[in-house]
Amino acid sequence: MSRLTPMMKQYLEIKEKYKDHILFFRLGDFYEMFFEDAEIASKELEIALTGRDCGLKERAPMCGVPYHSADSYIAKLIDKGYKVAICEQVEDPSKAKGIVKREVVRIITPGTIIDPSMLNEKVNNYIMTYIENENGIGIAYADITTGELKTTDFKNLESKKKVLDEIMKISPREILIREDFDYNSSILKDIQKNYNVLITKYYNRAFEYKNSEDIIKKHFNIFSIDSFGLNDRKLCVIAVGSLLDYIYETQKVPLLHIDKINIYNYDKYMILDKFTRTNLELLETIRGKDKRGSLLWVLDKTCTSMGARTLRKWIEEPLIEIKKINDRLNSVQILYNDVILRSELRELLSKMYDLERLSSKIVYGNVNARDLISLKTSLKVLPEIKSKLSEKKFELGKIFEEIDELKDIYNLLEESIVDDPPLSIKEGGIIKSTFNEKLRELRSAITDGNKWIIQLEERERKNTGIKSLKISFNKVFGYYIEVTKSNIKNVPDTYIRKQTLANSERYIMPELKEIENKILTAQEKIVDLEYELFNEVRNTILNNVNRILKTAKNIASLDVLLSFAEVSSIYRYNKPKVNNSKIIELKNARHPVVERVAGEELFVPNDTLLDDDENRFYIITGPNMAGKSTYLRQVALIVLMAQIGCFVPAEKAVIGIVDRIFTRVGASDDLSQGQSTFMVEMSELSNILNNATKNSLIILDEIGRGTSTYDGLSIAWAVIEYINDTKILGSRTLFATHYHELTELEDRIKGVKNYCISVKESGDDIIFLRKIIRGGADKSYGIQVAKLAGLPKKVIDRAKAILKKLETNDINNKRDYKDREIAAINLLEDTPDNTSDYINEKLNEKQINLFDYKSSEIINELKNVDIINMTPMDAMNKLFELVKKAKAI
Ligand SMILES: Nc1ncnc2c1ncn2[C@@H]1O[C@H](COP(=O)(O)OP(=O)(O)OP(=O)(O)O)[C@@H](O)[C@H]1O
Repeated sequence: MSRLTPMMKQYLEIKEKYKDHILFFRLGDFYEMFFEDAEIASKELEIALTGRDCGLKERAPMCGVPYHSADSYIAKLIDKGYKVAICEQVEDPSKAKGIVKREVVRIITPGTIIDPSMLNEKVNNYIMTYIENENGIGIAYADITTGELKTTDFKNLESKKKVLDEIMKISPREILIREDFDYNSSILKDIQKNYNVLITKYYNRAFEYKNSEDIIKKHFNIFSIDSFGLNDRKLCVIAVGSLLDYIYETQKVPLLHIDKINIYNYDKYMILDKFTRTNLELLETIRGKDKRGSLLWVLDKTCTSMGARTLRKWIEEPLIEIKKINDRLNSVQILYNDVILRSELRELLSKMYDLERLSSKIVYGNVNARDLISLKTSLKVLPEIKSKLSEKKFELGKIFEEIDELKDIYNLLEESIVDDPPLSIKEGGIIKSTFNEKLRELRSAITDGNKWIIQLEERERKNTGIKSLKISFNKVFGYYIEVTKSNIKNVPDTYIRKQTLANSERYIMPELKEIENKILTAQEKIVDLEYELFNEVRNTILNNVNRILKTAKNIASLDVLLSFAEVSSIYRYNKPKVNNSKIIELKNARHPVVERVAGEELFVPNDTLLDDDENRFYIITGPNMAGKSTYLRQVALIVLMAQIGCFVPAEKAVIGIVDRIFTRVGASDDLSQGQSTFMVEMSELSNILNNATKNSLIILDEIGRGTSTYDGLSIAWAVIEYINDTKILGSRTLFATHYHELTELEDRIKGVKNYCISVKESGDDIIFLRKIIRGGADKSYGIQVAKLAGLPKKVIDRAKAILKKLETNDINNKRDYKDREIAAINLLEDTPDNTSDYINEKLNEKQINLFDYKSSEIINELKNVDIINMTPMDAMNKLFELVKKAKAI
């Protein structure tokens, strides 16, 4: 019969409770995994699978990872969708009687991981709860590193699209739902389609109102949830309560840094849907998913990780409240004007470590002495930062008020921790002797002991006459006296021999052991005392962690404002005027990213004037590659930059704030989701038409391109009419298109204006001028662009020939009636259908020459047709009809 070792017995008991998790079982300096967990970990982490004798018949499969580098292994497993339970020794092994007590101290899931690689990327990691019932939808989400906790509710179930956008914006890594909630028929299914998120089913009771209310009251130590303004927001209460329940269940530490509930209204910020965030390449490029080439890349001159995280958030949440926007802009102005202040503040900020990361380490109890030194270094600069902000106004004034200098914490650290402490507390030497009298005494006991040893050595040399006698120390015997073989005859009887080496003998003596005992006891006591004192310091900081986090938040905002000022100064941005008008007026504006990539001197600036009257809707034509998309995005990005409080790349900018920016740009395939390119385009378009308001800015780049020309053209035409109807939308819109027919709309609809991006012909080639000018473009130059792209000459020549034929026959390319008429006749003649064959036959039979008729009969009738007020398709059909009629005579 096999007999389980006590350690394995303990392991199996714990594992029984954490069946769904990979159990990281702490053994000395390693986390070990056994059985199935070991097999999974070995495969997923590519580490060796070995075995351990545990008293079972066969060795238990086992693998291990070092304690100090466990974070990255855990992150890898989490990334692959596993949950990890961390089992630690909760008792000092040296004092344990029998087997060391172990417990699961933390459960790590995608939403609760403090993943160092994510922190390096400077993004937040959110865990969210989602609750849906007949009253609406409630969400709450938290970042357990920063302690941020936010909640909102959506009362009307109609607004599911908004909920979807909001959740996509937050992009939590894990969403908790009630066990019995069928999420397959909810918007969570759409979220899962869009990106990799873990949906965790959590027990139903956690989502009961009473349970949630109790947890909130207990956590925040309040009598009534009214203090957070939650009294009439049941969905928020449930969302927050269940979230806290889960975080407690998994983290198993007092979550002191989650110290407030931020209830927000999702419409406090400009709404940017998923497509728009992607299309405008706010945080990463569409193709490479790279930060380089995004707006974030241009604007990020932050000095701290906290600032970098906040900048991301600001970019994703432009403001819509004019006062707040101007508070930021005015603060940027101060920092922009005062170059010295800016560089001094940036210099100070660059000395700061990630206070949010350090705070979370303090909360989780895994802070080491070097972290505390980093904290001290960071706190040291606070008073100077604060003093530089005194008497400043706007956002800077608020930051000044809210920065806590944390002098008490700084002093505590300065008094307690040595400047260059070792990593591990076990090594000792972390706490300054001056911090604690007892510690000082113990340390001087050691110094005295060492002195005695030197004196003893001197005395023994004298007494024995052995000049080379020396006292040394090793871990096996402690202190010993060493005498070379040639001097052994002089060794006194009182020495006790311990070891014989090739050339010498080692001895001990009672007096030496007495001193040794004193030194070693003092050393042991010092380790214990230092540990105790370190915990005291840590706990004091823990009790003040919210002050640190509040200051961190303000430092982060300051960092972003400084970054805005810095960027504005280097790249020559100017302060926009933000107001309530419906005007967007830009003078010599540039695309913030393209000008960086293409080279500032090569970028051609352009103007814009949009209002809610004569200039509401731009129809922008121009050859491929002319710069239409760049222009469109440039306007949208500048509006967004202004509303996050940054200066803009334009000589002058007036921005009447917009509530949403919508974009429909190019063909973004979504084939993996079972939708065709055209279908995706149409769903994005319908989202825009259903959700835009008169205060929105709409950017449409070549809609209707993914289908047949006439269908596409007709859709585009109808969309323009719809958006321009002030009774329906009347949103400010920029519309780039290759359908030249749409330029006819300028004469028909008030508010529509034609623009084109100019080019110059040079022989067979074109030169891009990049300047936007009034009027429609006359040609597409697609073939010239294709030539530039290096298509074989044979293809280009053939394309030209085909184009010529098409142009002569394409009624839609003709500007006046006569041209259209001739085109229509040609088209008919070319049409290989039975009707035209038949008509031609008839004409031949009758020996009628069509060209005798075309100018007289048809033109007369055409004069009575109101072609201007017809769609191009109707016009063509009419002409067809007339020509057929003419031919039939
Ligand atoms: N104002 C400008 N100054 C300098 N270069 C520009 C400017 N606008 C655009 N460009 C350059 O021209 C390239 C093509 O621009 P863009 O993609 O906007 O053209 P487009 O008219 O939308 O083309 P298509 O119709 O083929 O989509 C850009 O990548 C950019 O490098």
